[in-house]
Amino acid sequence: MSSHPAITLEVQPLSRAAFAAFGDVIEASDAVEHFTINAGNTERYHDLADIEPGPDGRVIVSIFRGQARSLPFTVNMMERHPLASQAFIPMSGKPYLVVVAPAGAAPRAGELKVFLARGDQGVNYAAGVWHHPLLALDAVCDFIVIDRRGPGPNCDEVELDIPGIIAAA
Ligand SMILES: NC(=O)N[C@@H](O)C(=O)O
Ligand code: NI
Repeated sequence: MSSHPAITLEVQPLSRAAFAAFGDVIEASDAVEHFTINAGNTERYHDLADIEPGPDGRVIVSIFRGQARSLPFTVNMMERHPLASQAFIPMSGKPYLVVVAPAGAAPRAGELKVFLARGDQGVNYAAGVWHHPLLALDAVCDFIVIDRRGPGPNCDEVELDIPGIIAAA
């Protein structure tokens, strides 16, 4: 564990534009391609995320049941999936936190971006993007997770040199 003092991390609302460097936001909005189907009954928000299973991988769908994290929360590690993307789509309709850093070298606390996602927004981390494991808030929450099943290691973890504190959402 670092002997350096932790830094306080700013929390910003999740938006497609702000998250674009890290992957996709999965939401029904007028900003994405959408069209009416089913004889007018249904609006299709189309092709929202680049799901990448990676070499010899298969796309799988799972459910993660996350325990609520309490705030203030200390971010002292990050992980990445170098081979494939990973998407989280909330099923419980509650907000959650998303912590990311650019793909590449191990992240430093000052590079972390923290987003507060609404309960109707999902995220898809592009392959290699550093992120913190699931950060559900308020209650136990279920998420549909779309990621890879296949050969080879696909989860690198790193301890942060300086912890980051999420004081409040
Ligand atoms: N380990 C695992 O499947 N979960 C993490 O990848 C995560 O991002 O929550
Ligand atoms: Ni992950």
